[in-house]
Amino acid sequence: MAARAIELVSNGVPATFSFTDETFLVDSTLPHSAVRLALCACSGLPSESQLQVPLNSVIWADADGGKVRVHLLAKKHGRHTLVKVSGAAQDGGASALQEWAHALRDAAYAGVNQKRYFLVLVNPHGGPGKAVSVFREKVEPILRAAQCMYECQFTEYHQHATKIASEIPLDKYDAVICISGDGLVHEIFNGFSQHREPMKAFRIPIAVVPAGSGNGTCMNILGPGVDRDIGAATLNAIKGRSMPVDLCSILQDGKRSFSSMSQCVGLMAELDLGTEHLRWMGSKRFFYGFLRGLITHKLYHFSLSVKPIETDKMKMIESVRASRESSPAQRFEARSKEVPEDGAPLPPLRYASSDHSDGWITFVDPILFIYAGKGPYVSKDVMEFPVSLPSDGAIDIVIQPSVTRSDMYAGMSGAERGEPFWLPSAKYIKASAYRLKPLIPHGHLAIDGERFPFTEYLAEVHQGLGALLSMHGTYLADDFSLNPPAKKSSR
Ligand SMILES: Nc1ncnc2c1ncn2[C@@H]1O[C@H](COP(=O)(O)OP(=O)(O)OP(=O)(O)O)[C@@H](O)[C@H]1O
Repeated sequence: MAARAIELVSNGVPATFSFTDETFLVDSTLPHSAVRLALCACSGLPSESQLQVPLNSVIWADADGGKVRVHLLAKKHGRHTLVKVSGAAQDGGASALQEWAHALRDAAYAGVNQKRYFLVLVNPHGGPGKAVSVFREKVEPILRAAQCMYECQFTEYHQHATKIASEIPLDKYDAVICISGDGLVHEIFNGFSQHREPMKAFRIPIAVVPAGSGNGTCMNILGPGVDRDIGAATLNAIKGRSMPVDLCSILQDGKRSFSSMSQCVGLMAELDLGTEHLRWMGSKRFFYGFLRGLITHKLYHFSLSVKPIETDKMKMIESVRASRESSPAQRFEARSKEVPEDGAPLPPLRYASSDHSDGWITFVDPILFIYAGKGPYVSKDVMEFPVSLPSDGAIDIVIQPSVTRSDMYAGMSGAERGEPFWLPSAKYIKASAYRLKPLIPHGHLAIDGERFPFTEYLAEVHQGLGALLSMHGTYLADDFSLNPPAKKSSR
């Protein structure tokens, strides 16, 4: 598209407002203009007299009384920050201004609804306990600037979000925003599963604004470096599209629940659940837990039966390569969800019987940990499942047998880039289901970071059952190299 420009006067000085398919630009040749002041507050801009942002960062534009208003998110100190620019026409032309602002808004919202209606759930107890100020000071002003409507609820107790989601009105909200860690995402999906119309509830997408300790979902959706960017997370809620994601049924002691992220036992469960009293440390508590595990070097005994889909790592790499090479539009199209019928029940469990003779593999050797999940990152510093795709119908499983302390430490190096994937000692399997049975009396089982009873359970994947809002139509794990690092040999 050729640039569509209008000449305005912003705080007494001339400025050109223009946009293309890709960018929005305010250009003022004169110093000391209001535009320049807004610009100077933003780092990384081409020059002091220009404000240039991706078109997608424009969240509102309108014109009234001969004046144009544009609201956008520009990067300030590396974070997306709300900026409001305005300008007046020099000589009339109110209808031209309105037409221009309309066109800008339509271009900035191409393919997505304007003025979304959100249910916002805030966990005042998530992570370092800052979710309320994150909402009031950062998220709310951006939602208002984008003319979005919302209802906000502060969660008052453990599993309050499950109750709220289980009663959510259908066809009212465009999405649920949770200002929390991963725990609330888990609770909302479980609430949807308990809804009188579960399959319709599961169509409501979730957007996460980071305010927990792990925030793995934000890492997967926003990508490293952006995962703590409240502005970017709010922009994703305003502009993201519904991306179907696989969920897992967990069947334990006859009770069915749902997991959207991970299940782990052994060292990786101890470093999460065993450090809950250290929540104030934020994500550093996981590192502390790992060091403790390194020193004690404890092994754990389980029986693990897996229904594999893929065990060849190079084939997994090929799937990731194909996903990276596709465009966001192709990815969203490939993942669009069917509309469920009225009264459609939850998907049935195919593997609930414990007869695992047909194509299942069983492991019983002592292990350091077993980690299964969806989404590459399980926390800011650990990309446990680098080849995980949002709705490939597979759960990724890592089985880490006993290794020496030095190999254990070496194995964790490069964990933020998914390098342990290439370690010869660990097994990596994509599966449609697995059954895990503890062979020891006591231990920790963490499911989506929450504590579960330490007893046998079945996990079974449901392709594309849930939905997260995303700008990209895939998880962001570009830091993972599709070639093994020089020092680690391929398994
Ligand atoms: N008002 C409340 N009082 C006590 N606990 C609450 C309250 N609201 C929510 N919770 C619980 O807080 C727990 C942690 O939630 P959340 O995931 O937001 O933070 P986190 O665990 O610090 O982050 P992460 O899961 O990313 O590590 C959840 O189990 C949730 O049920």
